[in-house]
Amino acid sequence: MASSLSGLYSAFKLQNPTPNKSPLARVDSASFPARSKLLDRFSVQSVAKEIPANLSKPKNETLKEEIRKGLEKDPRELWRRYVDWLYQHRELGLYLDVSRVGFTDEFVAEMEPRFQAAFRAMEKLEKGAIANPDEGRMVGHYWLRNSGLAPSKYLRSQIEATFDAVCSFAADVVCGKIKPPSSPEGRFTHILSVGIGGSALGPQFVAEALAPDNPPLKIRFIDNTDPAGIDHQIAQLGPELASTLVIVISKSGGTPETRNGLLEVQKAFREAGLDFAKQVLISGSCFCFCFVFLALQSSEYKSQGVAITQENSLLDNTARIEGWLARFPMFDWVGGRTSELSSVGLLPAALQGIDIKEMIAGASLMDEANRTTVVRNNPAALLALCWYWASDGVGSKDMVVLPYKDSLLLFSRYLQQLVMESIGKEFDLDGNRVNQGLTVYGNKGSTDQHAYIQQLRDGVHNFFVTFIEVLRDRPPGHDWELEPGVTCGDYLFGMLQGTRSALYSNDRESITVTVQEVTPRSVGAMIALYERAVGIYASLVNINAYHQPGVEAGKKAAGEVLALQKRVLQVLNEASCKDPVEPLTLDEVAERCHAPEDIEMIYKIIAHMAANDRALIAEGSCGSPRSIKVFLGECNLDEMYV
Ligand SMILES: O=P(O)(O)OC[C@H]1O[C@](O)(CO)[C@@H](O)[C@@H]1O
Repeated sequence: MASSLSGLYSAFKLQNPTPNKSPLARVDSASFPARSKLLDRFSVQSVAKEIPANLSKPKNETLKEEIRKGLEKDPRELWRRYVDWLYQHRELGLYLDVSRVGFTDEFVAEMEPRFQAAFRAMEKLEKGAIANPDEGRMVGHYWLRNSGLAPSKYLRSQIEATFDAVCSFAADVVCGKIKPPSSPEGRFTHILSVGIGGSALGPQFVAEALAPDNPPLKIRFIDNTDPAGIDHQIAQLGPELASTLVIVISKSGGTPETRNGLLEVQKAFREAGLDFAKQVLISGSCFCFCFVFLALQSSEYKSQGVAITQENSLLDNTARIEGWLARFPMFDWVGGRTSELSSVGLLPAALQGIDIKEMIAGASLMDEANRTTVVRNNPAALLALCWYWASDGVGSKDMVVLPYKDSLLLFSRYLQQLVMESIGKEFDLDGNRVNQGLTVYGNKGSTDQHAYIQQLRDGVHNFFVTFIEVLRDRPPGHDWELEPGVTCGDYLFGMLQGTRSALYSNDRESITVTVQEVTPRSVGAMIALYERAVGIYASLVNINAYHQPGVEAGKKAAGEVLALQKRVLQVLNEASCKDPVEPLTLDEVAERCHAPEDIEMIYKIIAHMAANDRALIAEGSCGSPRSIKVFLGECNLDEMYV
């Protein structure tokens, strides 16, 4: 079945020799309103100065309805549109169907100058331009899969040395040459990956998508500062903590959640009588180029920790001083959310027995395809075109990602960061307030059919869908018919096709990405496809896709809360050391902290500490904050809280 379908796909492409024959091109452009209200609202003039902003998107719902009905009345027209626009990457076995997004040929033509500007920007970026102007950084994740593109010999050698070091370290761990310190006879059986955001989501997605049923090392993640979540992961490891390789991933090396995860894990090691790191200088270690550092030669491995971080970060220095097993670099020019194909994603993948060379090969082939400047032949550009059309270039509709394959469950979560952290920006590159964004959510089909597809079909029309279709249901030789002529996978296929049709018949647009199988190659290609689509889309809407200033605000505020908590504790300590003890009202605490404006936060701090057995006694009712009087159970004369 799969092979005949793939043959059919090839046939489609062969039947498509003439570009620009979309049935929608027949719609009279004079009937389009000059410019959408949404575009007006967000001052898109600034987006690309040389390009006119009066795009001809038919905002007129009646007109859109007419187009749809026209296509419905004549399914052959829809079929022609499907064939005309179908993108195929033969070598990757990847297809992109954009026929159920209603852009017109006129719209495509009007977008053309913007696309050419985006392609030029992408070319400059690949040549090493400072593509992240706010942070003065190059953006080089494309070099990771084609080191020849890197703008200097030094960068090339760093990329290649790191890749080789990842491969040989993983091979040595998997074959048992590198052993856990407390069981020199044994092998590492588990990975505990500590990291958050871009330092977790890629590895999580890839583990779920590609790890074999019995991987050489099984992986677990700590990706939060939730103590109960951390306890759960450690409890699940149980005695196998002794044979667990702890990989701490943080580009900055100073992310609090990750630091906390590490401290919690180190405590668990101590409590289990294990040495996380023996704090020795490892002799016979070697430097490969400037940074990739492995305790290669020692027959007695002293640590179970591996750090992936920027050189000289706090984490790097800790790992170096404590003599961790290995340190791998995260480069300044690779952003967290585009780091899956750096050591961040490759090391955990290789340790799970996933073919990382194939992942890189898939990404590299996809990058190549995305370098063409012909929009209809460029899959990333086609995605960006659809996103722009569907969301008016201002994020007016959400992107629902629905892979019909359990192993791709985490793709939407991975894309959520890639797209939303990149596109969700307050200002454009010219400093205009634009509040850009593109919301991404989704889990998997057909499961979601029994959850929220009802609303997608019939309810508020604020989204477009991306279906991810995988042609191969099961490995060869394992399928069977659960009723005559029908397999379990046929049902999944039917659900996808049925949902796509049902949504379209109610004017809900969708894109379909099809791959033959979920393999390291196709996963690498999908990662590269979306990384590039995000880059192109960001150019279309004139924003910096590579910084995340908004996240800093939350981090700063969290730091301020913890600083306030220390002041509260100091004030309470002083009052509790008096004789007699002086219980304080919240107003008094706030006053003595010189933070009367923070009284609500002080109430929350006290309520949180009281709920966690923190030697703090709060009298009164939490429900009526004014009644509360608070003091510490004991006076700590030596305690310094600030
Ligand atoms: O790898 P780091 O520096 O720990 O950062 C983790 C994540 O935090 C962010 O900086 C902000 O959430 C992400 O961009 C990044 O992936």
